[in-house]
Amino acid sequence: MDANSSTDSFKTNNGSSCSIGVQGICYTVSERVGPWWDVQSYYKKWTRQILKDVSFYMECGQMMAILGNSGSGKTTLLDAMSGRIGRQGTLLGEVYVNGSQLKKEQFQDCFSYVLQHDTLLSYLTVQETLTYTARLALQKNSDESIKMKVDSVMAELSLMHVAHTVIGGRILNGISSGETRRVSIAAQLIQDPKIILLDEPTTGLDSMTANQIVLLLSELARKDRVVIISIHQPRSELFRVFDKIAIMSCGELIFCGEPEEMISFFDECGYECPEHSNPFDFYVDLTSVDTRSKERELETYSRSQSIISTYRNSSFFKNTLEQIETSKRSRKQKLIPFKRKDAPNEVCKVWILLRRTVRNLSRDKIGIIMRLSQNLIFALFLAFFIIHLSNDQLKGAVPDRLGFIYQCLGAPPYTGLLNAVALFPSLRAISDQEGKDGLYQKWQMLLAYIIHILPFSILSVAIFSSFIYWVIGLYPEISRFLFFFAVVLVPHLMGELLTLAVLGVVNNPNIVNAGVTLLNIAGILVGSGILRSLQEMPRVFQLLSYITYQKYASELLVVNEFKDLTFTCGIKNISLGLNPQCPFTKGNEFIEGTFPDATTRITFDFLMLYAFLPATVIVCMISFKIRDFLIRR
Ligand SMILES: Nc1ncnc2c1ncn2[C@@H]1O[C@H](COP(=O)(O)OP(=O)(O)OP(=O)(O)O)[C@@H](O)[C@H]1O
Repeated sequence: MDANSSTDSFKTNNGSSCSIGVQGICYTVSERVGPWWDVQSYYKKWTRQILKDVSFYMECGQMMAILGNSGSGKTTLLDAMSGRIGRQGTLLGEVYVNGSQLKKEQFQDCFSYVLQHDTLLSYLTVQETLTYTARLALQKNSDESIKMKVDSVMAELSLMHVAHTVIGGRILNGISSGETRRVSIAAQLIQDPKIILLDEPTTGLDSMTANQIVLLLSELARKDRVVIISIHQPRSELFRVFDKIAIMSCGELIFCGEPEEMISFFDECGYECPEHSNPFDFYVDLTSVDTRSKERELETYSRSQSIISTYRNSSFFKNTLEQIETSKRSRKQKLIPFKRKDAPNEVCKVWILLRRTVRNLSRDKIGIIMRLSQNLIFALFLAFFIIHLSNDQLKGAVPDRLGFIYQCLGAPPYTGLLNAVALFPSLRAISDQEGKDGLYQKWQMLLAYIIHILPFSILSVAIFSSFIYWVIGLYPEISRFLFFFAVVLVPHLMGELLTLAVLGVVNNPNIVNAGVTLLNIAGILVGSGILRSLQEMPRVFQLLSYITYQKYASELLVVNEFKDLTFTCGIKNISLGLNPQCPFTKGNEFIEGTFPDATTRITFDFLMLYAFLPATVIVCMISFKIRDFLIRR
């Protein structure tokens, strides 16, 4: 089957340019009987059928509403037919587009899916949001044609008046929730889909805005598209807006047909909708299973089963199956209408994502202040505490310096961690969504984020180093200051990169926070050689220290500060041997005693320290590849 954008020349059974047939969709999951603390039942499993033999047929120009009470399987049906269902269950059945059965890898190219919750970047304007999406999807088009496309989609969704307003979020005022929904729909329309699925697009909106959204969707459907929405409690005025209505209960399709057919079908079943009642509410209530008591459950379940069997024997159901068969027979004359595919190459995508990330986060004033000032605030604490380093061993020349180096290994990774935990999860949610849309792969978003943190991290550590180095009086030499800055930069970046790596596989930021903090503490204990000398540690810890970046950073900072340093011993400077509190006259003696041969390993240590950065970036990439796998599971 070939992708073709000129499908308009082909018409389906009823003359429309595309059709979708869903046939016999069943989805079964296997669940544990009890919770993990009830060991006996936890190891037993039972099989639960979430979707049972769902079939329907639609053509371009039509909009279908899927109704049903909570838990009836509406979202699962949309997930199943758009190829987004996890692999933990068994999915059976086929989806045909223009009579051709879709292969697994074709689903994301064929359907656009608007999720129940909007995942958009808060600091971008509506126009920017859509322009970046257009660039990711249609880069091969000129800037002018992308602008025209964005403008036409904004006009189609009545978004022109908010084109230059930011999306906003919990802490930033932006467009209204109805407009946000429309931006999510517009982001999908940019890709020119023929079939659009929307999971509860009206949830959380007031009833007037909800109606407007549904009317807008019906207009979109009229422009030669198939629109399928799941919806809770539509108003009765919308009765004639939907071309088809599907009612679900316990994973089964109770009815699927035109609104008037629905009335006559239920009339024939003996359930006439009372006058002045909303037919949607009435039929959904009628077909729902009431689990409040065993008796009610049995009664309502047997009622819904009897309606289902009437539907399955009805002409509506037979017509559906016939329409699917007819479309299959004529499949050779029609091609699958894939979404427009003029996507840029992989490097270009990273570049676009980088620009989008920078633009979004550079408008986050609090975020920027936080990123640049965290290390400085830490430096203020240190300066307040240490005031000025002395060379007098009786005044703590050695332990103060060691304590300071220990802090330089501990705090910068933590500030890096805080940045990643605060800023990345929202980008991760967007990359999960846009990755499923086929716009790019998750690692590309990750790489863009990593590139964008570099200037912030460099600036933040430069501010920290410039302040603390000279204020507390470390070795007064410019080259050593620059070396100090270059070494401290790595722990800060490592904190952020390790956090990103863990965020790939762990969703909960609190767990990531705790986990990476503990990992860093363990790294300092094992690798720094400050709390306990490396030579005195058990062999296993000595070996482990080689895989900690703290080992190399610690040695480098110690050499940088202690090499060629001359110590004094009290006011009279009593020499070595006369006062046991002054064991060293030179810093080199301390280095040789605590980090033997460290002065000869400077280049090696430096290269090893910096090698941790690309190595951790690779780990991050692997982690996001694993995320891809876990999400598809
Ligand atoms: N992967 C899964 N494993 C176990 N149960 C699942 C899985 N996916 C869905 N379910 C269950 O299937 C049922 C249907 O879920 P679904 O989200 O499709 O319902 P819904 O009709 O969209 O509900 P709502 O209107 O509240 O969003 C629910 O009981 C849900 O818990």
